[in-house]
Amino acid sequence: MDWTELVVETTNEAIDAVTNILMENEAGGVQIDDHDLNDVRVITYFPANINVAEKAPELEMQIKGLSQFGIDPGKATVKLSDVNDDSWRDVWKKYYHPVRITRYLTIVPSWEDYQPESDDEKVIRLDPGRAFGTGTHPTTSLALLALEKEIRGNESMIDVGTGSGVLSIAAKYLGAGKIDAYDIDDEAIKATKENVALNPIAKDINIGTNSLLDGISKKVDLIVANILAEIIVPLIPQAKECLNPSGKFITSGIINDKKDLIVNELTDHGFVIDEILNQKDWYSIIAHLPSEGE
Ligand SMILES: C[S@@+](CC[C@H](N)C(=O)[O-])C[C@H]1O[C@@H](n2cnc3c(N)ncnc32)[C@H](O)[C@@H]1O
Repeated sequence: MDWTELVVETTNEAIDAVTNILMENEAGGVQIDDHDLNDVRVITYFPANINVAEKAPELEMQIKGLSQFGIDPGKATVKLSDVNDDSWRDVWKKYYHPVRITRYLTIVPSWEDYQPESDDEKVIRLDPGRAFGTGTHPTTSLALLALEKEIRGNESMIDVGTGSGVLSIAAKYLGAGKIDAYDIDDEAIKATKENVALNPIAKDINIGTNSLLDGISKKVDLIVANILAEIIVPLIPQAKECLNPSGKFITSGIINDKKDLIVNELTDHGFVIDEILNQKDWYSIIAHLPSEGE
């Protein structure tokens, strides 16, 4: 399969905002090549069936428009080139290396050798393929940190928008019980299945195509969703229906100017905010449904 590589030349301060624009335009994951503060390249890949050439001028305009929000986008050029599957993988391998995300969790690309530094370190083997979720994006690492804080052992969990499956697999390493992992995108389902096979501890995760929690009636102890804020809004009332009393709802993927919106939506639906985690321009919110009498 052929791919279109899209490279944005920008600045260090614009990395998160540019990533956000690309994600809103169906990019999967991004790689960052930052030799210099003002000479940064944000790289992503689109499958050949997406007409990126048509999108590119609009993307360039949005990136140039970041200056209106006080963010210097630098050159803000968008360049496209065609790559085949093998060179996609080679480029990807150049940028993606083992990374210790939290105290206990390290993510290691499936093709790299890695020895954990201590017995406590849980090593997640991952080949994200075209799905989002290398673990290195702030939205994923915040969600991983939140899972590490909340999982005590045996919790049932639903992962909404599983991407590469990274959050569900990490949750199994942290001791979670039964997990359902859903995504709307077939590439994500394929990647999650492959990544579960790389991490036998996660073999009982139930993986399925689903939009948000549409049609799901079971109740669980924990729901995690790393999705854009606009998509979290309709998920909130659904999460309320699918959580056990005292159940926890972890949301991530919230860019700074959407944080208040999500906090307000959560509290309007009866959630209590436990903690707000922040990395760069991104937020993750841990909330719970109060039990009777709380
Ligand atoms: C930002 S990625 C997160 C991936 C991974 N969970 C992580 O934390 O790295 C968001 C994922 O949500 C999926 N998604 C977007 N809209 C969705 C929807 N309505 N229902 C289910 N999944 C959705 C996308 O396909 C993508 O895989």
